[in-house]
Amino acid sequence: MRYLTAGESHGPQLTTILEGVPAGLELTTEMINSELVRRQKGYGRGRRMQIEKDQVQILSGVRHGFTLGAPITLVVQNNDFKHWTKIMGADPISAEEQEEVKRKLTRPRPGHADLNGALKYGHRDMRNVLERSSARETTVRVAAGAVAKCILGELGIKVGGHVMEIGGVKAEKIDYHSIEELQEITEASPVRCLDKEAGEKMMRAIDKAKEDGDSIGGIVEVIVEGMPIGVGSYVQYDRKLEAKLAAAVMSINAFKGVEIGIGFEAAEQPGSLVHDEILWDEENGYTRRTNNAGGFEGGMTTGMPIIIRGVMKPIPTLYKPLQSVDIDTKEPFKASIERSDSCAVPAASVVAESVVAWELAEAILEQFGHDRMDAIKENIKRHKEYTKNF
Ligand SMILES: Cc1cc2nc3c(=O)[nH]c(=O)nc-3n(C[C@H](O)[C@H](O)[C@H](O)COP(=O)(O)O)c2cc1C
Ligand SMILES: C=C(O[C@@H]1CC(C(=O)O)=C[C@@H](OP(=O)(O)O)[C@H]1O)C(=O)O
Repeated sequence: MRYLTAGESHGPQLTTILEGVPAGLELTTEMINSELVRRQKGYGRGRRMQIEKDQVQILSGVRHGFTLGAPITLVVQNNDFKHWTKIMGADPISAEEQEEVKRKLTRPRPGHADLNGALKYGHRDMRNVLERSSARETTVRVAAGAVAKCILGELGIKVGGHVMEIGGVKAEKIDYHSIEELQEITEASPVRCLDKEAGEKMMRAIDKAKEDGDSIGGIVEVIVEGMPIGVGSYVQYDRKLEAKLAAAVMSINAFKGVEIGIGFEAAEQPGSLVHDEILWDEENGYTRRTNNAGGFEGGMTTGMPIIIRGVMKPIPTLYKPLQSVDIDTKEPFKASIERSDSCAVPAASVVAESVVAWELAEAILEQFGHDRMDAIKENIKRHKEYTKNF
């Protein structure tokens, strides 16, 4: 399974084409829209989220609520495009019109893709970089992730996520009994945090950053339950599933680090406290006493919950901008100010769930078949029996 995305932040629409989704998967517009709504909700976002009401159109690959096995085209319109038609149009415009729509960006924002992208592609107007480097693109990554979640859901694999930290405010560890419960609690929190008290403090930290013309980042965690044992492989570097997950999370705009299981804490502990002892019982087969490895050994799933965290840096656009240089005059200037979020960590936690879901669904299909959902289900059932009695 693979997908590409296309579309500019203020262009007419975002598009993704999903290739290799099996036939016979129940998929409706509603199932994808519910994920798009989740991505739009988080506290700390700028005015753009009030303009957009992200809704997907399924333009190919699905009939009467079921996938055909053919490429699936998903489109999300940008409502904001109506304000940008002249600036973002594909056809040439006259010199006078260019003067009229002057939104040229020449003062790169530290932390965004502006300067590197301009140098790389030779764009003297850095809007040409901003438009595609913008995290608006994550809309259709969430749409693709929603399809992956449908595949996983039919196979009894559940994906959840939450925010652990924003701007230095850390959530206490709160126990939950199921992914459904986790989702219910985080859905009710504007910052998608399990710890209500910390959630309030996170909101105040976001308010403060906004007041100060600043921005803040944080940490999100994704948990996946129900993965069969032995998905992924140790035999080749590029088949290690945990590496694919890490790359997927790192590919989210502004993500700067990933941890799996206890992650960096493993450096401080002896092996006797880090490694997860192996148990067996008739009902569950092989399980582990602990899950410090976060569901992976040797690039393969252990059957324990997958636990992966990602750190998001603060948003680069600052209303009190940092020092920069105008690339036309080479004079020192403050960086450009674009309309911006102050904190997008809650939204990014939904994106993280989505990209993780995609990688896992892809790995499942690679191992258990691509064509038909019913055959894949059968294969997984047999595999589970096999691993249990091994
Ligand atoms: C959901 C989401 C929303 C974002 N919103 C903004 C924003 O409003 N303003 C901004 O400057 N950066 C925003 N970012 C971060 C930039 O897109 C990102 O920093 C930029 O693409 C440069 O890439 P890098 O940080 O990965 O190096 C957002 C990221 C995410 C995931
Ligand atoms: C549009 C989205 O996020 C955008 C991501 C983004 C950036 O630079 O990454 C900049 C902002 O765009 P705008 O300047 O149009 O407000 C965010 O709103 C979205 O998440 O749907």
